[in-house]
Amino acid sequence: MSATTNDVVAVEIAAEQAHVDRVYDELAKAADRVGLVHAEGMARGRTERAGTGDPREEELAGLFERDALVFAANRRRASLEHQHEGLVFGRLDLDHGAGEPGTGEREVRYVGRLGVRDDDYEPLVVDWRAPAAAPFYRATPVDPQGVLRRRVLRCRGEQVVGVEDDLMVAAAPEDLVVVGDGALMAALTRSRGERMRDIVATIQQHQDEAIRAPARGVTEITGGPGTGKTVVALHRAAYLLYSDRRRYEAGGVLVVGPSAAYTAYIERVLPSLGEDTVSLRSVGDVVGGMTATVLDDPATAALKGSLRIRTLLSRLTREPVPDAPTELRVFVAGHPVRLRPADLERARRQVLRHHHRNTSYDAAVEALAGLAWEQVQQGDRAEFVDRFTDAGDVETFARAWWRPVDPREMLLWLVDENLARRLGASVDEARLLADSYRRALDDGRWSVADVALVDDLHARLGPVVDLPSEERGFYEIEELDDASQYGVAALRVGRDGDGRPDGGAASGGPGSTDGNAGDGHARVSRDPVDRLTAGRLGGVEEYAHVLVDEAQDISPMQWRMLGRRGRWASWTVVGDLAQASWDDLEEAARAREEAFGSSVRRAFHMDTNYRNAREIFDHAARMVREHVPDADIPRAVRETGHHPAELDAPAEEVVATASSAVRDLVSQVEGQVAVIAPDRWRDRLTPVLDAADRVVLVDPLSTKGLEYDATLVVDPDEIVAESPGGVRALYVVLTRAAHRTSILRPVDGAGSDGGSD
Ligand SMILES: Nc1ncnc2c1ncn2[C@@H]1O[C@H](COP(=O)(O)OP(=O)(O)OP(=O)(O)O)[C@@H](O)[C@H]1O
Repeated sequence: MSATTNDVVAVEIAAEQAHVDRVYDELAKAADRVGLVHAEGMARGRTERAGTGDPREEELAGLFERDALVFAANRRRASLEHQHEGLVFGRLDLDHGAGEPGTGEREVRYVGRLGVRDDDYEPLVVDWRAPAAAPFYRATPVDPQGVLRRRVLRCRGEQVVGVEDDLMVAAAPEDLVVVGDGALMAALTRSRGERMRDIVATIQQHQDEAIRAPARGVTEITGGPGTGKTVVALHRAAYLLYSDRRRYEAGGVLVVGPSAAYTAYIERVLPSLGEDTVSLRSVGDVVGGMTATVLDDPATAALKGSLRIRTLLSRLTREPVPDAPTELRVFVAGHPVRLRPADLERARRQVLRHHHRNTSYDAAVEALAGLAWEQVQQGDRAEFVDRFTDAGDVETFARAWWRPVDPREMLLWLVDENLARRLGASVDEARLLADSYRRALDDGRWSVADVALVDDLHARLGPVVDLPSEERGFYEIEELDDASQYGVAALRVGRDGDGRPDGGAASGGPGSTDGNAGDGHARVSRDPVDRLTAGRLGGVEEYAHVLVDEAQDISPMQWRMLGRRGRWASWTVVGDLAQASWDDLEEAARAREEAFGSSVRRAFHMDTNYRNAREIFDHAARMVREHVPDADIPRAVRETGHHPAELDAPAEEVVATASSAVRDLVSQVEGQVAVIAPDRWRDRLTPVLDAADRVVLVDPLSTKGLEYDATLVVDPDEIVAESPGGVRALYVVLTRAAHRTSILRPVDGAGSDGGSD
């Protein structure tokens, strides 16, 4: 590429600025038009509301139209606002001739975050996702696709501050100046923000192929750390919404990532690409009504994540509610009926053979009636069954005996170790489950793995339907008042297995605010079960496209949960096995195949690391190669000359050494500095935060999918020891820094003696 003087660059920038100004002028006009539409829509609403009566029919039509206008206007306005910064980022100089490059008909085409046309409907900028923009990403010197020169415009606000060119033909026609050192390197060298940015200006050819791959079936994107898998997958979601808006907007797109920190990190990428209709969820937040962030210890997570737990869950759904009445004695049509525990058990099995538990109340009453008739066998069967099912005390009994059970409540039954044992869990498994639910009850928080278990139970139990409270006739009320004389046992439905009254549980601890309890009011509950079952559990929302990031960490049970949401969906699945924290990869692969069904597959492999300076990545790669010889190792493209700093410190000096290392890093980079430390050290390391506002202190697992300008990794051996993925978790941690990293090792048994709090 030819060298040019500053003057030449200034002339080129000025020329581009003139075009960019035109685009912003058009945009301002478009914003004014949107404002007018919005105002007009609102005005229509006011006319309709004039007067006192209800709107007439034609007015109702007007209101719908108003809503549609205001909706569309708001949307366009939001889109214009989001895309404002750096709206125009690319320019193509094309030659449509078949002969010598530069001799045919020439065209200049600008590429941007949205399409903008002038008053004559001529395109001033084409949307990056439009077919006309594809050569911007696809052209290469080997296959120029009519492109002579590809130019990336760097803008700050509305100002063009630089241009970077790539020439696609051997020699530039005379009138085409070529400047800059390459837009990609410029983008990779700059400081990282708190949020992931889009890469529309510098998408590489192999990335573009994955982004624009056909929508149907399963698109898998693999590659080592920092190879752009996440950012490519998100651009693909934006592309799909653009290319088939009706399908994906109506059906919805679900994006699932490992943690809330991850969703916060990527949430701006999609709106900045023009899309705000995507559900971003962490894997603990997929089921509506539950938000889980707590991670189980590795053994419990393995138990809860494996499909083997389904046998236990299936048996659990057949259990009677712990405080259900155990016997029914009642007079019906003058006949005494007594259903003993064994009879009730028979009825229960019979119903569950054909029905979901929570939707089978009527079937349960019918089964009781059948058993009662077996005892009576006098008169007309149908008449007896009617009298039986209508009897108030039978209803009272049945409502307690067959009450709908919230799957979250059912899961908590496993706090009873004996129950888990009876359902087939080993001694160790029963203890792990009981311990984990005791913890949940104590601190009012579900673990991430529990969400998939609740979803599984929900699918087995059916939705919790509130039974209608029918009005009763006088005679039934009398019967109900006197129910006890017929021996109807334990009508009160308690919430805990011990039969303690509601709200009286000893371990309730301090009350907690449970947010919306379903009636619009925040409630404070002292009952631990209530805290964990507050709010209505959402049903299964299905999506037209499901994008799963960090797929290597999705447990088999979580794949089933996602599969329920993507039964008709196309999928984009992103992952790297060398970063896995899930052990049984084969079982996960089977569950994943089941979730996808028989759709077509296509795979894209990314092998260039764009995140890490080569010195940082090579250090991480050496470490992982030793332990995971088949790891998929990419090539890092950027050198800085700064190797990772390796520091040792005795236990008592770890905090001081860390603080000074962080101060150094803060002085070396402009963006975020993360101190990544295992549990053992984290609490004591808070002084490192004093160095600057842009320093964060995080645990190893929460860094999945994230990146920082610089990192300080504390006690790598302990990270390996405490993490479910062992050395793979350390690999994740060591590949988070873009520009600088320091690694601090406690020495002399540090952390074990002085370590625990
Ligand atoms: N074409 C590109 N132009 C500019 N930056 C890019 C490009 N491709 C990737 N990057 C940058 O590289 C970094 C890593 O990307 P990303 O987080 O998507 O990688 P990943 O493969 O998902 O990583 P990991 O598996 O480690 O989580 C991001 O900062 C991203 O913006």
